[in-house]
Amino acid sequence: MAPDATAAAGTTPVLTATGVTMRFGGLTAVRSVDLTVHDRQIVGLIGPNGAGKTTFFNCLTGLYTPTEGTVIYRDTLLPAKPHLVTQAGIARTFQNIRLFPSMTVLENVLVGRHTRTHEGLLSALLRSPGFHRAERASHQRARELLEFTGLADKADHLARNLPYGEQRRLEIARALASDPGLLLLDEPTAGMNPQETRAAEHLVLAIRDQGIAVLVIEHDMRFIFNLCDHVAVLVQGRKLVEGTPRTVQGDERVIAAYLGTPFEGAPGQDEAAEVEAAEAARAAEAATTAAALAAHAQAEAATRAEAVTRAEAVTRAEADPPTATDDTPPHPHHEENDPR
Ligand SMILES: Nc1ncnc2c1ncn2[C@@H]1O[C@H](COP(=O)(O)OP(=O)(O)OP(=O)(O)O)[C@@H](O)[C@H]1O
Repeated sequence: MAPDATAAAGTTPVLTATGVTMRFGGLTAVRSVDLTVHDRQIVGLIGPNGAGKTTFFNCLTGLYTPTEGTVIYRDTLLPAKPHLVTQAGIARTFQNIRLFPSMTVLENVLVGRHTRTHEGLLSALLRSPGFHRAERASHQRARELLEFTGLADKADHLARNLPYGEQRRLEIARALASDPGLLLLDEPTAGMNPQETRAAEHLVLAIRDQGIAVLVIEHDMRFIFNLCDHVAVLVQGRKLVEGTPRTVQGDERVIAAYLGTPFEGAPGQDEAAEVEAAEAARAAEAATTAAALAAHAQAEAATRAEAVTRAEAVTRAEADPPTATDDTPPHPHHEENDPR
């Protein structure tokens, strides 16, 4: 069943990124990117390797301070401080799984809960009633999330002993523990088998159904086009196209970007055009040669067939000489011997 993501998307912006630019020395990894995510929306961020997708995520979540631009979550201008971004309501997972491998599954989720517990160090040291209440609430929420992500029966397992697909789920459970309004997923299906990928799709839809907006980087186009109601394409740090999956899928520039053909105005386009023209000329030459060879072979075959036909006719004539009929003129020898 193809899930229908558009049915649930809202119209209130939860994330508004404006003019986000990130430079590393001479390299501009992200160039003036604008992106809006609305509530209950699943937005896909796609683009070839090195396009700047993860760098953009890092700018949104405070890991990097953008060289230029602003990031607003609901009405809050976000500072470049990851814990403040999480507190504001944005959670994320990473391209490379970042769990605490020697902690249990439950403990990993509890770690993700810490931004939502307000009991201070003193309360913890004194083991105050408030601390115990908060701890019980955290455990309850963590177990709910394990149930939600299908990991309830693994609560006491060490994270490192989980199969790969479940480790990815655990990362999501831990991110959800901070009660986000927006979840950023960086390649959630990387390394998964098709079955795990389908399960991840359903999990993302279930997250959206909980009222959480999702911004997802993913290379699996089936995942993107099945789930997202909006897709933005980054190429060489710039936003090339955005729109519905259908719009993006049909855009020639997107196809060209993935095939490695430069889009209009891309750096090095002239050189690429020259190479392309030379390749086209070579291909045309090869096609002409192939056509000439085919014509030659055809002519030879025709000659051979004609020779065979002629040889057969000669053989037939020798084996079966023609007999005289009424129409056959009389043989001169017969005339000479005519008794009349
Ligand atoms: N900390 C950094 N210092 C210098 N350059 C960086 C840094 N982080 C990323 N880059 C460069 O920025 C560019 C964009 O990288 P980024 O990882 O954001 O791309 P991506 O679209 O996420 O790629 P992929 O799909 O392969 O994960 C690349 O050229 C990369 O080498």
